[in-house]
Amino acid sequence: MDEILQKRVLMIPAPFEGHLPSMMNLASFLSSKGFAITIVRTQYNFYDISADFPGINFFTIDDGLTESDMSSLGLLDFILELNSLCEPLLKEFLTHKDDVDFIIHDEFVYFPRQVAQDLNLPKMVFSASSAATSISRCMLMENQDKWLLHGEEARSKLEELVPKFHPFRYKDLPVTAYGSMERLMLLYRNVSKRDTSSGIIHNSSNCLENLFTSAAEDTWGVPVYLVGPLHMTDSATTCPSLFEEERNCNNLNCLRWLDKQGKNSVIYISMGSLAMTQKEEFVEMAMGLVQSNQPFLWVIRPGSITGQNSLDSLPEQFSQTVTHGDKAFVVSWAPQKEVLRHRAVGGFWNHCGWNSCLESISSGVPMICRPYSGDQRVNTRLMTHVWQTAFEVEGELDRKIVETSVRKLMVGDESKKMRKRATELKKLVEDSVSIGGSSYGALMSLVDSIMSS
Ligand SMILES: O=c1ccn([C@@H]2O[C@H](COP(=O)(O)OP(=O)(O)O[C@H]3O[C@H](CO)[C@@H](O)[C@H](O)[C@H]3O)[C@@H](O)[C@H]2O)c(=O)[nH]1
Repeated sequence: MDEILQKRVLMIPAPFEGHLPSMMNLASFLSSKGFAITIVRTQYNFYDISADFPGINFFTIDDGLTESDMSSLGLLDFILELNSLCEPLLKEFLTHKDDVDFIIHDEFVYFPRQVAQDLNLPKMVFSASSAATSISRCMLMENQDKWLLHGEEARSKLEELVPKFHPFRYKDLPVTAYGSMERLMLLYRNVSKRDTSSGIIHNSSNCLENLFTSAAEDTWGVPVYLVGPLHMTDSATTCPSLFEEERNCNNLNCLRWLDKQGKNSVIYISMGSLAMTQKEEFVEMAMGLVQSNQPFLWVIRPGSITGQNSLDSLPEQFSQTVTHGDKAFVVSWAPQKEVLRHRAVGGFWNHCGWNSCLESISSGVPMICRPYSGDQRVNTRLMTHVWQTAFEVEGELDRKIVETSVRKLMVGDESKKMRKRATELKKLVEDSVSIGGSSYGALMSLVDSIMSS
């Protein structure tokens, strides 16, 4: 048997929509290089994806957590609980399995860290997010006192730039909408312990954030591999959605609707798999989109509007536009990567989840950023002030702001400039995943590093 086939890598993704697909893309790549891959999944959010990944083994940890635990605990405490429950279960599994050579785990499922250490197994951390985000968590931990201030003092402090972390302001650091600062700090302390890993892998590219790559290497003193965007690698396989509802709603008709629209004319609106929208903002958004007179494709995820379960209470003018016009299409979940690649899509309104940012960049589509929680603030600053392919809409939304923002993104001089930069960035990212590019090189170095561990 070829020596490379003997290297067995255990990979542990976080059970969330924004995390599993990128790790599965990495798994497909490593599998294509001859590594024997076993994916350890949690029972929580489990859906059998094995048919889409022939040649990869799967094992499920029976964590016993359910959707109602997630609702009652909230996302932060849920992640902390998941890690506590899974650590002994993984240890038990690995005690009976003596053929693992290497572990790669998502940064938010840090439970394998201690297990690997106890069993003397080398390990690496996988981040489905940017290197800048990793550093921003450390900055937030060092500066959490800024969030104890009140009123005007707090407002002006948070506007200041963070020293040695250009171009981020304190308010761009990744605070959360899902729990208290105290619990967030506990989670970030766990997520940020990385110096015992033999490397950190980011689904990002050096052409996007080379400055932050070296800063991350300095912070943790281990190699940092920017291997993305992983969905663009040759071996990437589309990973089915984790949610049944979303799998069933995968509305291909929206692509047919897009076929009928003019080039770069449609604004696509989606807020990822977790972000919530207040009902009042939702109504203003709906009316602003109608008033912008720009064709739009809007993902309204079931359960994503606080205090509302159906679209019935939306103003009549909106329902008329969606039901009878050619101007609008509403879906519960869209084939986002295909949508963004469609020639009709000229702009993207998004919460700045990292996958959505990478997908917009790799499609050359400029964005409006409306961050909701965590790293989305960091990503927004990168999009607006580093790559300059987007602008942010801050503060309370009303229909006029929505209307003018949509028009700013889709038509006019500013729009042309952003689209030009987005097209240039797309080319850089494409080059980075091609043979000879930085992400391609990082993947090859990663292979060498696992081989020699
Ligand atoms: O209708 C839709 C909407 C979304 N998506 C996909 O769902 C993923 C969403 O990921 P992302 O844009 O990163 O958003 P979240 O689901 O919010 O992701 C979580 O995980 C990310 C990676 O760590 C973080 O950057 C986010 O802040 C965090 O909320 C993307 O691949 C989209 O293509 C679809 O396929 N169809």
